[in-house]
Amino acid sequence: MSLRVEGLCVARGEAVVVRGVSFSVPLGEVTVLLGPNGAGKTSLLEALSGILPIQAGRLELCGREMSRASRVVRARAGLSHVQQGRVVFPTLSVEENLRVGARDGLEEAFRLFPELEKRRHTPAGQLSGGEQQMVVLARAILSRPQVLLVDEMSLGLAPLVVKRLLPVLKGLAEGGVGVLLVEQFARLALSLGHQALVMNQGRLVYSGPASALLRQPELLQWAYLGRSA
Ligand SMILES: Nc1ncnc2c1ncn2[C@@H]1O[C@H](COP(=O)(O)OP(=O)(O)OP(=O)(O)O)[C@@H](O)[C@H]1O
Repeated sequence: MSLRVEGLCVARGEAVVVRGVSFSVPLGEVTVLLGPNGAGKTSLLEALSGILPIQAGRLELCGREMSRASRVVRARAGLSHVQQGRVVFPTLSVEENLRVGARDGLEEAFRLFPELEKRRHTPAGQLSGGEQQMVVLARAILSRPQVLLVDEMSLGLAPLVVKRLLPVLKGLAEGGVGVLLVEQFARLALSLGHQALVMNQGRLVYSGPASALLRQPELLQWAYLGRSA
């Protein structure tokens, strides 16, 4: 069971920004997606969750064709997307934020993030960036996804906070969720990922074990800087 993508093409206006990409995200694993700025990672994730239309190619979620399905249908089928930007409802408390879209599971959220329990009545707008990201992640987890797409959740966060948050995604995968993770802390992400994908200029240029990419620093450098290894 997995999310499967075949020959996916995505455009922004006139420009084709994802060009014939094929891969799968198995349930129970973390798949790390790397690539330099503008490689098309965010556009790909947005096309998977239905924010951007799929121009060509096929998307399947656990055997179900989803290429033309609306965002809501994909979400109901178990596709959840943590977008860049840590969107919380700033005037609502932590608890109220978590209850948006999830009737139960508060205790589970607080078990994953005890930091939030202490602040359950605090308006989310008063939390630190790391705590806000915990709220966003917990909300996504409480939606009980089969596949979770996570786009650069560490933007603007201290490395220590990122080290606290990323293992939660690994734990989620161990519980059976497929995680597709776009992350600028590449080494940290690769160290807990199973499979790695590298995009460059809209194309998939590497697909293989995360551990192999960790052992090939030239390839990792290329992934980030767009330089030939
Ligand atoms: N809102 C937008 N409108 C038009 N073009 C966009 C928009 N967002 C991104 N692009 C362009 O689409 C291409 C792919 O960008 P995308 O953000 O998907 O890449 P990325 O790999 O996620 O990069 P980054 O790491 O900088 O977020 C780039 O050429 C970018 O300039």
